[in-house]
Amino acid sequence: MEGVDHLADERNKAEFDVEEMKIVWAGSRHAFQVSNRISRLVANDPIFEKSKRAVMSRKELFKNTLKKSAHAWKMINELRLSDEESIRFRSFMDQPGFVDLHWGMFVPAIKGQGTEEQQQKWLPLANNMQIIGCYAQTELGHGSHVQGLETTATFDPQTDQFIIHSPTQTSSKWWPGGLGKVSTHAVVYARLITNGKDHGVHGFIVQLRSLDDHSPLPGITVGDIGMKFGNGAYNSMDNGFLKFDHFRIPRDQMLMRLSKVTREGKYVASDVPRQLVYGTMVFVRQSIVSNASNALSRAVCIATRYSAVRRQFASQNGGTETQVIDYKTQQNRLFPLLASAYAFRFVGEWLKWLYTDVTQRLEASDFATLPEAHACTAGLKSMTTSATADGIEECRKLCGGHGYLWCSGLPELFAVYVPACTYEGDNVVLQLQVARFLMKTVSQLGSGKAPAGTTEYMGRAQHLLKCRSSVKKAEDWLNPGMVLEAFEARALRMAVSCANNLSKFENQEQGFSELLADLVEAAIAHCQLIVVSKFIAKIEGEIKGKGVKNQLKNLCYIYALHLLHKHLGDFLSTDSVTPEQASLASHQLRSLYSQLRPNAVALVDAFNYTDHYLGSVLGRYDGNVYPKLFEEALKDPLNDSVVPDGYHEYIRPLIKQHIRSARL
Ligand SMILES: Cc1cc2nc3c(=O)[nH]c(=O)nc-3n(C[C@H](O)[C@H](O)[C@H](O)COP(=O)(O)OP(=O)(O)OC[C@H]3O[C@@H](n4cnc5c(N)ncnc54)[C@H](O)[C@@H]3O)c2cc1C
Repeated sequence: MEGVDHLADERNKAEFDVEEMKIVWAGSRHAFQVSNRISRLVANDPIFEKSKRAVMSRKELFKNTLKKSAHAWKMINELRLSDEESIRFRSFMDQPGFVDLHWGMFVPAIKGQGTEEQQQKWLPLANNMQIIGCYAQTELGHGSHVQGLETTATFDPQTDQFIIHSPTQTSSKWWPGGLGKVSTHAVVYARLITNGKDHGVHGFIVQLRSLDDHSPLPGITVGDIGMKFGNGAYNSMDNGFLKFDHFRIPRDQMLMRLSKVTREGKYVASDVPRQLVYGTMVFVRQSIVSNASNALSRAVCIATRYSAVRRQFASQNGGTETQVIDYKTQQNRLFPLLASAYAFRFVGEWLKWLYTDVTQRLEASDFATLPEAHACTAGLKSMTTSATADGIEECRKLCGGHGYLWCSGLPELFAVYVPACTYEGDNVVLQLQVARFLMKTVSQLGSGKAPAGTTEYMGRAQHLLKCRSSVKKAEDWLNPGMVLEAFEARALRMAVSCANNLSKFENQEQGFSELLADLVEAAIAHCQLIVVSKFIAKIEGEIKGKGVKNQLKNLCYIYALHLLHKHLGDFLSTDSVTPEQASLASHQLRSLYSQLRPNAVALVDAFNYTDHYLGSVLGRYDGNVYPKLFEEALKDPLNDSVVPDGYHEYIRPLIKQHIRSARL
């Protein structure tokens, strides 16, 4: 039935003020109002319709993306949207495309690594989209190992130019988004060579295509790398390859904020410290963490609403069938993901603060906390994207068979989301960077250098290495101090254990290689502690609205205790909790699930997602799932005719074949 809210009963059960929770989720009343307005603007514009993506050919999908991007740009200008509104607009369009790299990587790279003059020259062109840029770092042969890149930029003092060249096949750039078919320019990373000396990898602004007819400039070979995972999905993006054949650019197109090459070809490191690049990295990674909470909350919203609609098996005393959300197994899989979506939201909010803090410190030439900020953002990018990718797939399974349908929205969400575990740093490689930082911090304990920021707890090593958890009853697991102490003890003890094992090796690098797997586990424990501690800080702050704080407390402890349950081996083997305390945590977790249950649908309503953004028949706001599943099925091109194409060639001859009796 149209117009009926099939989830009304669920919404009536809510024990908190959903409108206030929407504001908490958005970050502020202003942010909520912007999101609310812009999401509806996009949803009501037929150009941004997206249900046909799965059945479009690659070329149609790509052209449709160009059309949407051009329309979005027109709207953004006509409506004079602010930067904040434009970012929201592009995110609600929900279509991966070249603009993501233009705004997300090309512009920040020029801002972070370009000199004042370079910024003045290039940023206005980029900001008006008179040039379109991408970020060309990865090559066919090397991604993670950036220092292994092979593209060269050799200074020619005769002409005052750099000669950009791809000396081998493996030196071809491979993967940059927006490169394949659209970008006119790229920030290209290449080995800088002056007077025969290799100065390592540096960034250069390179024009790739003519601004008149879009053809590649002489000396440049460029194209798309081909279909990627999933139909539709990320294939709207033109990830590309690029080869240079002695291609020349003026000297002033090397990004020269951190180091420069003079007219005479002398390499000069600038007095601006290299840590400056950390600012850009923190910016990019905080937006990835915030995207993680968007993607996970979308999946959780779909799975929660559908779990409340879906019924299987009559209850023991007969009557109506049980809503699958009432099964404890469903709750045990779904509610920690709901809690994780909120947890990642708040840690993302904190990372925004960290970015401002880092920027201010850079301006004041205070670099002391930057390595810690760098390690923590690398770890959080890795941890939140891995958990989100796994979480989306779990949500698909939580929706049973219908979750596998394209129109559930989950397959596409998964296909678009999973590469986040790889781009901007492979998640394992990033955790190893965190581990290196942790090992350094442990080695400096007792040296008088107090650990800062998110490693501050390591300064209490003497206590944390020997303390015993004082949890005695299930309710103690709702005590923030006791929860934090268990997570701190586990993280520190794992890091110290790695450091002890490392010290047994004569050669530290060899030891590091041997212990990689343990080091990654220690890094993950540290990152989980950060997320738990930021969630606890959030619930300890002022939160308005009837019952809102109470719901957030439940979610916070579900997040923490579920992690404790999942990584029980770590907690037990480090003696951070006893088996009895672990069993009390499981008991408390079950009780929290029961308290969350009546609020589940309202907690996902608080994300305030439009049906357009969710793009899911199963996650519809009104819960009217079954008639809409039929409608979607009937729209499939296979149902255009009752008898399919190919019947006369392949089915009829089969059915009508004359089978020799010997075969019967
Ligand atoms: C969808 C998508 C979009 C992208 N967009 C861009 C872009 O716009 N611009 C750009 O320049 N690049 C882009 N990339 C490339 C991306 O940044 C790289 O793929 C990424 O950095 C991983 O590097 P790799 O492919 O070399 O992986 P590899 O490093 O080859 O990883 C292979 C395996 O080896 C492991 N491994 C590697 N090194 C170590 C180590 N030291 N210790 C332990 N294990 C290790 C990894 O964990 C992984 O399991 C994109 C990639 C994808 C998938």
